[in-house]
Amino acid sequence: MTNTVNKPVLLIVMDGWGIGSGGHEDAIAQANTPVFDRLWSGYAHTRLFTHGPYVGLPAAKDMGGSEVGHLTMGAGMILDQGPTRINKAIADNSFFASSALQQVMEVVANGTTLHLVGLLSDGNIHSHLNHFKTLIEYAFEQGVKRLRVHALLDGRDVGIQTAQKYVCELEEDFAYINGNEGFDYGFASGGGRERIIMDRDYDWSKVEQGWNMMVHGQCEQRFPSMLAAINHFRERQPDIVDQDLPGFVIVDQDNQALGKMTDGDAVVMVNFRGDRAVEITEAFELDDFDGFDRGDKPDLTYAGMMVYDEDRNLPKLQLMGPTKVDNPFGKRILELGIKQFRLTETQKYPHVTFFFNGGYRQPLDESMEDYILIPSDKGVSFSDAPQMKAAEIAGKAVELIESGEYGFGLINFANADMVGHCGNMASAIEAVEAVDKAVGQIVEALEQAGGAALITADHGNAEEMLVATKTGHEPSTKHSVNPVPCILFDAAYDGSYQLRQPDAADAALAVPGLSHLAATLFEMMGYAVPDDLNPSLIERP
Ligand SMILES: O=C(O)[C@H](O)COP(=O)(O)O
Ligand SMILES: [Mn+2]
Ligand SMILES: [Mn+2]
Repeated sequence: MTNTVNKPVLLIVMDGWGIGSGGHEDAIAQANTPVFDRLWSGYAHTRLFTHGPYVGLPAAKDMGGSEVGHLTMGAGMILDQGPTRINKAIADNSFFASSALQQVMEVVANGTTLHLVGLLSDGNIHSHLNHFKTLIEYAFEQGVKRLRVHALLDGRDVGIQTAQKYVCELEEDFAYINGNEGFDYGFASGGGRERIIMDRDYDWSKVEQGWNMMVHGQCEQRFPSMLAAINHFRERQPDIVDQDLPGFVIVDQDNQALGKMTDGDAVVMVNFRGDRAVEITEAFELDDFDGFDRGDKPDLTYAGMMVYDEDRNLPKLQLMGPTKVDNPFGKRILELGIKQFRLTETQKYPHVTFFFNGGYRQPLDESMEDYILIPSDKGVSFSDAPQMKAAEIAGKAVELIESGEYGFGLINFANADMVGHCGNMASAIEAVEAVDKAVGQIVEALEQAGGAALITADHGNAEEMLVATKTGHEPSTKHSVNPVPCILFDAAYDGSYQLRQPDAADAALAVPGLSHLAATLFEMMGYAVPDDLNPSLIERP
């Protein structure tokens, strides 16, 4: 590997492609992957850790996700991620001192309602139940009399039918608080995260439905309680995954919605991750919003757990400051004069842009950075279209490689992850095979161009399509904590180097992980590795 500034070096992320047991739950082992098998056996490779301490998450067993994975790859070091920072701020009380939270508390001090909106689970990918509990307990201590929770139900970052567990935990808190004179806390609305609000493909109908439920109390599905709603839908469709539960509102005996939003109320979006929180935030915050007709929009104070769009500073009120990456990979290579591209389909667009950039969405220099987005299929379940846009992405990648213009490119293939989240084994196998084929085309073009690529994943998913339950197995729709493959494909590979292997005795910083990829890429491109990065994985005898 000599200086390859005019030879392309790529980072190819096969989202959700982990190394599993090889057993009956492993869609990757069951798929036919001739390209991957050839690369794994013919080139330097290792296994990377993508969860817990290896990516700056709070607990040893916290699964990785796309945000933390891409942020860590781009940072080239392990940084405290959003949930870690929030937990530390709660522990040292600085969380409660933020001017955003104080403004929210002032607004509701004289009797208006505090609404909490967010993903109700402990998946720790977009949100955490403890953050709901912390805000509820704090509101109670501060004497806030009326609080409503608008709960997005998960089943995608946690077990497929676990919503009732989280609902019951909050119901217990509400029962305790409501035992005090004058307090009125409870749920106001709910629905599966794939059906309402947490869209990331500008399918405004999903956001609109959630808006009408939460803000106006409008929805045909009306129930006296969360559990009544969940049980109703499960009776009709016993295998329905929580993420797909239709939206509903909670009503009183007169069929009146219990938690409409009215002038003077405050709303806190509890999710910390931005990609699926930004659309509803636009609806709450933008004066010139045109996604859908918001009806009579009440005068509300809106705050988010964190920043969801740094370029536009959305939302205006943020309970926590952003996770700062001072010198992300894309910016560093820009300063070296290396032209770069980012390429994926809509579902993973935030991943290759603002997650990898540690904040910014738009190119810093449009003449040196091309961010290419291929529209994802809309209105279909990805389990019915598991090939997604893999072929189109590969075609575009080949064109970009052949242009000879780029020194670096980041590509994300969504299939193994997005189809993995559907919990359907046959579809996941097809998804994996589509990625394998697409990677094969890119590798062929790199071979012609004399380029190189790190072929890896941000976390596992499709290699664990079933999980054990007390009585057997059930589909798994979430990420895994398995390691992921990392292959250094190099057209000029002569066997003279290897990639560092995981060693049980290593401390977290030394275990091969996503934080080592930036330095590895620098070495592949023939540049000195900046001192502040976690070291390259390339080992020469
Ligand atoms: O948002 C999602 O689809 C899942 O919660 C996490 O998946 P991702 O981290 O791979 O995007
Ligand atoms: Mn991912
Ligand atoms: Mn995922």
